[in-house]
Amino acid sequence: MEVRTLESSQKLFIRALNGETLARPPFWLMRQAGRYLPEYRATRAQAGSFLDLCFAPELAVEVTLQPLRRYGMDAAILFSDILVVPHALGQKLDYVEGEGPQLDPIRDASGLGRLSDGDFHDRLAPVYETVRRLSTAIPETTALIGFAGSPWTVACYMVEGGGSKEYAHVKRFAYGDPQGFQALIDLLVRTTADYLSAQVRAGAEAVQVFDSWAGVLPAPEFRKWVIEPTRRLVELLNARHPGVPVIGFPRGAGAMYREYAEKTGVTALGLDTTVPPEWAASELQPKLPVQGNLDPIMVAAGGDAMREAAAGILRSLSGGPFVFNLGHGVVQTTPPEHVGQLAALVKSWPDLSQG
Ligand SMILES: Cc1c2[nH]c(c1CCC(=O)O)Cc1[nH]c(c(CCC(=O)O)c1C)Cc1[nH]c(c(CCC(=O)O)c1C)Cc1[nH]c(c(C)c1CCC(=O)O)C2
Repeated sequence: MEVRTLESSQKLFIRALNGETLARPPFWLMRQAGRYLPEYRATRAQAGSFLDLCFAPELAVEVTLQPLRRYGMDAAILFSDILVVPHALGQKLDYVEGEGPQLDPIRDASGLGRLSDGDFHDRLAPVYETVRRLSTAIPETTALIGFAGSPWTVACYMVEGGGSKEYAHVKRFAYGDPQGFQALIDLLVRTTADYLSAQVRAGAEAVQVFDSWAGVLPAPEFRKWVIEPTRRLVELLNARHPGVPVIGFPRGAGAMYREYAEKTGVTALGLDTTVPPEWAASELQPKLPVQGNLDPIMVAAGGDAMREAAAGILRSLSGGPFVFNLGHGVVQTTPPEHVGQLAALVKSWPDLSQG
């Protein structure tokens, strides 16, 4: 086996998360592996279903490496999905072509009886194996990110049974039976901490908690179902893995970003597309490193609009600890060469900052 000579703490990505201001900020892109890449589509066809791909370490390693080969990101993100957690708890999960994930919905507390954590780590063993293999397969200067969905966002999918416009079922459960809903959240806090902890033991050097639906809740419920469970999750991780950075990404948190930053204990904050970079620079970055937040559709559009938007974000945020990223995942219609142009711009920063 290859001997790794570079300590995590020397990698640009980890240095930024540890609070260092770097002339050339590190970068990676949410959903950097995926259907916009022809080589992903080829590997995906070889795997069969999307879940088969997530649970085939050799193929999952391959698709994790694909964007790195093209663009040389400073971090690799484990290839998997946030919904492997409900799957490992025994909830039936399918990815329906063109429709996204579908789960057998749990609409109230009586449905919790269908879940069990008895086989949890056995079912997730292939994911841990992927992380182990990646920790030696990625380039020496690249950091490895593990991830999970937040308890709230995973609960959204578990209760709705898939994506949703209104999130009416999960809200009705949470508002109408807070005690019953708390039992689901508690289960997710505990199992997600175990899941992320196993990823760290397998070689993940930082973890990101995706809270894609943080933005749908009123403030009091945001505190109860987003901030408090994330705080407990971070506390469990810090106790088991002191010093391993945790990035929180509470998409759509808006005016609640500040409170999330102050109360959850996350090491760094993922900014969604709508957060003004100059506001983040003055209000958030003095407290903790930030990551973001180019609109993914700017990358699909490309050209000067993309370059100017990226340069504006770099100008606003590279004066403090910063990881360049998108404000949400790469979209399927993105031309791969636009990602190449974006990567070139970030990697040559600040030399191109005049242009
Ligand atoms: C909400 C959420 C999910 N999954 C994820 C989130 C949080 C981020 C976000 O808000 O987008 C996170 C995720 N999903 C995937 C990754 C892999 C790593 C990476 O970022 O490159 C990560 C980090 C692969 C994936 N996850 C999925 C794909 C596409 C599946 C395919 O190949 O058919 C990929 C590459 C499927 C998925 N998985 C999920 C949905 C809603 C979908 C369907 C939408 C879609 O198809 O794009 C749940």
